[in-house]
Amino acid sequence: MATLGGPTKKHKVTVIGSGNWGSTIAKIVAENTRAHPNLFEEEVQMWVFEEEVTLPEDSKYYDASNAGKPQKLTEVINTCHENVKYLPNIALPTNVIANSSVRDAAKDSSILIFNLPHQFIGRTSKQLEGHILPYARGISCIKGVEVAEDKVSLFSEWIGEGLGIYCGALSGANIANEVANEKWSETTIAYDPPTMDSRSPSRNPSPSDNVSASPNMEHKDVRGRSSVSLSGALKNIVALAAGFVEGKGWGDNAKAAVMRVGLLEMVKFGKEFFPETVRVETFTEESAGVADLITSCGSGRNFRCAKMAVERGVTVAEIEKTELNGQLLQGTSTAKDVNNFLKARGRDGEYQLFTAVLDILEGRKTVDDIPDLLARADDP
Ligand SMILES: NC(=O)c1ccc[n+]([C@@H]2O[C@H](COP(=O)([O-])OP(=O)(O)OC[C@H]3O[C@@H](n4cnc5c(N)ncnc54)[C@H](O)[C@@H]3O)[C@@H](O)[C@H]2O)c1
Ligand SMILES: O=P(O)(O)OC[C@H](O)CO
Repeated sequence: MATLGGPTKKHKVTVIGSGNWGSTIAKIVAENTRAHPNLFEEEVQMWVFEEEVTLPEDSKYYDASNAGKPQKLTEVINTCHENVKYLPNIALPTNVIANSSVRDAAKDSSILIFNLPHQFIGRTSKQLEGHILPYARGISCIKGVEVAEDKVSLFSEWIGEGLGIYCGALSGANIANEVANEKWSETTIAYDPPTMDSRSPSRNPSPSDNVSASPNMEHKDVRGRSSVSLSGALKNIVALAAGFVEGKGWGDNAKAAVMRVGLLEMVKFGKEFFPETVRVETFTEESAGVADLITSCGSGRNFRCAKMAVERGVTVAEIEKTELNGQLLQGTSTAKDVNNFLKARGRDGEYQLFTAVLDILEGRKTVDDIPDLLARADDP
């Protein structure tokens, strides 16, 4: 296989993560590497957090001789070419190779795609330190922010700094199952890397190579990583609020009101804490901003789980556990982290919707309090 050092140097791509979105992105990447053999090694490694799965009797992969025996998820993916747990009923190209060792999966890769729930990126990225090509490039598809006591960081920057590489960001109105089913969509990519190291494969793939986010996905490059990443993280808090009011049966006007205030708070947060780099147009004009807010408040998991929680009178955490089959919500921990950060600065009173969502999640307020709480929201 072509590797570094010769005239046939090609990019090796690794997807770090294999959930609903991670597997979808691996599918698209593998279609691209197959279509562009001059630029990429065909095989795409996909790091899988190993677990055991038991195929039900009605699964098309059910093997009577193996009845009821748990199997490793990596083995099932590599045999059936389907992530039966996190992206069922979608065929993965045979050049997606599931690998349970993150170091082995990322070895010699010049392009690393980070795509896992944000709560696990710290531990995973630590394992990669000192084990990746120094001139590798990253792209983060993670919707969340890293919050330390005194600072909010974007995962693209946080990963890049931790691993000593450039890392861009991809975010958009992208419900994974729709993208995996090749329905038309858009996305936003913030990727503006420095010139490649001379040891790296000869050049950067670019949109002019027809290397697409997906054949059915239009994408736009913007420079502002902060606005792309922030909107992807903060919209998850708003989607929970939209789910709460939908669960009450308050109708579309109520949901639109929550979305309006939510969008204002997203922009305000960006302007207040990322004044140097934030690009307001990304929130208001791009797929990563308002379009993602709309789709997430229409059918995202945060929205659906919050709605179900209100309808059934249980907590969002309970619904996440019983209804998502291992998929994870990003909005609940983002609501907590963002509110802790705001509180530490005495700014929580200025972000009524973000605060209301956490107060409802933690039982200090109820959904019925939302109209009153938002009545106090002053438009920035
Ligand atoms: N699913 C979507 O529609 C969608 C769309 C766009 C962006 N995103 C974003 O993509 C990112 C990844 O989400 P997803 O939907 O692929 O994940 P997911 O919620 O479908 O799956 C959970 C993943 O976490 C892994 N996991 C569980 N425990 C782990 C551990 N201890 N360490 C490491 N991994 C562990 C599981 O193996 C699984 O791959 C998130 O930031 C999400 O917001 C999701
Ligand atoms: O299902 P959610 O709520 O994690 O949202 C999915 C995507 O982010 C929508 O673009």
